[in-house]
Amino acid sequence: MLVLVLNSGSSSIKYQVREVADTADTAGDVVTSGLIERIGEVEVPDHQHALDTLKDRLDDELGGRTLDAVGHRVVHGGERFSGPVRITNEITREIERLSPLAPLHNPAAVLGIRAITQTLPDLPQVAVFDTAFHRTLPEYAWRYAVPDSLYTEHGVRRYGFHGTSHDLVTGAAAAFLGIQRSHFAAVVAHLGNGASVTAIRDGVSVDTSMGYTPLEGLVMGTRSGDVDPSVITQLIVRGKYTAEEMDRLLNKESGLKGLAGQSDMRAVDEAAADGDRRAELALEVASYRLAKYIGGYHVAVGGAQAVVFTAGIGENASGFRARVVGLLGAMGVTLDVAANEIRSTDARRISGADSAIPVLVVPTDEERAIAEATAALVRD
Ligand SMILES: Nc1ncnc2c1ncn2[C@@H]1O[C@H](COP(=O)(O)OP(=O)(O)O)[C@@H](O)[C@H]1O
Ligand SMILES: CC(=O)OP(=O)(O)O
Ligand SMILES: [Mg+2]
Repeated sequence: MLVLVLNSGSSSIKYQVREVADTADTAGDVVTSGLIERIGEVEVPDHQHALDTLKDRLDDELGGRTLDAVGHRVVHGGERFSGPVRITNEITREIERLSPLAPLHNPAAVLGIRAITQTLPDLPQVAVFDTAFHRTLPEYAWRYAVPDSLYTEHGVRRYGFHGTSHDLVTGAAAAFLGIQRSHFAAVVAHLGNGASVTAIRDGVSVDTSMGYTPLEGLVMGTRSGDVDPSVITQLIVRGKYTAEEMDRLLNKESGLKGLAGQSDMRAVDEAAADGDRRAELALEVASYRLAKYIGGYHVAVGGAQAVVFTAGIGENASGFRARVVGLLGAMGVTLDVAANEIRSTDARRISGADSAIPVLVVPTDEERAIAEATAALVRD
């Protein structure tokens, strides 16, 4: 079955066309894939423009083959969705209604869905939600300690994101270690432009660092992660910023970018190696924050059987991994310095032989997971 996967972000659309095999164990061929970046800048002024470009590219790259289905990555699914769903107009409106809770992601997904509906109205479309995997969080982990009405009237609670990736990587890590997934406890760190860490017990998510929106938790490329909410209210009350400016500041101007002036880990890494103090501090803040979460989640899962790194930074930034693992000494974790430097696209162990808990690098593949979920739903 030929499936187009769309991963719509605030400033980019990643796409992949995959031939999904009928048996689950084979990856299936990637027919074509690509990235349309810098949406909002001169050459690609808006998402509509990006989608037109995508259509032209696909017409070229598919060479006359026709698609059987489209799978969309939808970041926010609220409380309603605990798995992938076939998209209808009503589902699209629900995704749109959740846009304020994922302002960088959901509006772009809705545009993508509508663009496909317009050009190929009969093509089955499926939404795969980042939030779905975290529907197993116990209430004490998803509640904020605020008045009940904020939850009952406004849906204020912790939802969690990157679930498709955390789910896939959890399964792969358990398989790598030869542990039955339903008995697997782990801490999984998905470190990309957005970053989150998830506590896994009995193979399911029991806590995660992102909350009501994908802003909470770790230090990210341009997002602050955890801050005292008073920072926001104080600066607004004192008239220094409007609410909109504050939102932008914390989502787009903070994180590595705020501390080091650059959002890309490669650039920050290089600057730190060249002696740039701000870049060094950014790496210290980010690794320290992550190490604290890993320690906390080790407790949350009753003793993790693995610490797992994934996504762009987790899979590639060996220096950053070394900083984090270096802070986990109290957990009895050690690093195999040479293994940590090996470049590979396979799952691998980077902890020392004497480490109390194995530390793994496990590549993620959100597009594959979305394609397979889409095919499974459309086949039924
Ligand atoms: N070789 C590398 N060394 C260090 N960081 C890397 C490397 N390759 C990618 N990254 C970092 O990975 C991040 C992007 O991760 P990715 O998972 O692709 O993000 P997203 O899917 O959220 O856009 C960037 O910060 C980038 O600098
Ligand atoms: C939810 C989220 O933060 O996604 P991304 O990392 O793709 O921005
Ligand atoms: Mg990502």
